[in-house]
Amino acid sequence: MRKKIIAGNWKMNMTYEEGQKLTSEIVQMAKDENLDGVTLVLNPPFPHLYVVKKLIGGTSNIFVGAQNCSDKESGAYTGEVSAPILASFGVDYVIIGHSERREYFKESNELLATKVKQALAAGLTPIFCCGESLDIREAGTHEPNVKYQLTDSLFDLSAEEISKVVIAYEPIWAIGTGKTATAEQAQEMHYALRKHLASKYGKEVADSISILYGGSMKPSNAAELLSKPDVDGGLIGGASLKSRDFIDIAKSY
Ligand SMILES: O=C(CO)COP(=O)(O)O
Repeated sequence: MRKKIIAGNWKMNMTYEEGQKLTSEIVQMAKDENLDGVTLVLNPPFPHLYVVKKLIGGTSNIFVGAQNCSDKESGAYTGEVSAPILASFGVDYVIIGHSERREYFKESNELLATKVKQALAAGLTPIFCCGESLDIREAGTHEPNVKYQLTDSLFDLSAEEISKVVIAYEPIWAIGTGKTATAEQAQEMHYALRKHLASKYGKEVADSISILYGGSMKPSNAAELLSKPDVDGGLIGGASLKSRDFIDIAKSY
């Protein structure tokens, strides 16, 4: 059975106090509302990681993730944070290749392949993001475009390595726009990506990989998206900054 994952990407939001409050509320609500069947991942900005991890404590279904890591293991790279450093602070997951990093920080498929390898080598679970722009969607070439992102960044991995990767399909036109992909559009793409993974790694491996949807997911549309057979969870931006919304999305499973 594939893991059901609801991950919150806080992006560059939340002060120290706000982050503590949000985390404490999420931990309490998840306990009170019996959310044991869903894996929750909180991905705050770097400085929060240590405290968020402490606040999560021994809660078995809540994990902490970073939003990025370096493609290098260690050394003179001012301002960077490596996967081994994250792992040493108890971080479990790391988002790699978010469209904002691809666009604003010019991260290429090749660089992302290296980051995924760094994350895996340090024992972190990469949440590898992929997705197409509005232009590509309108031109109707979204499927080959997104498949290529997987081929280029992930297909050098062994079957054992890819089994440890979580994929997040995030159509760029749906991120922060309030415009969600329909559940059918999401399912169609997730199915295509899983088939693509199967073509390289076989059906059993492809069927074991969680593929999350991201892009304006909120309590009002989560149940429909999450009801689709190939949608194994969500990567939530805006709605992950409100404990009630984040928990309600997880509860729609
Ligand atoms: O980019 C996202 C998560 O990584 C999605 O953001 P929104 O949920 O704010 O659209």
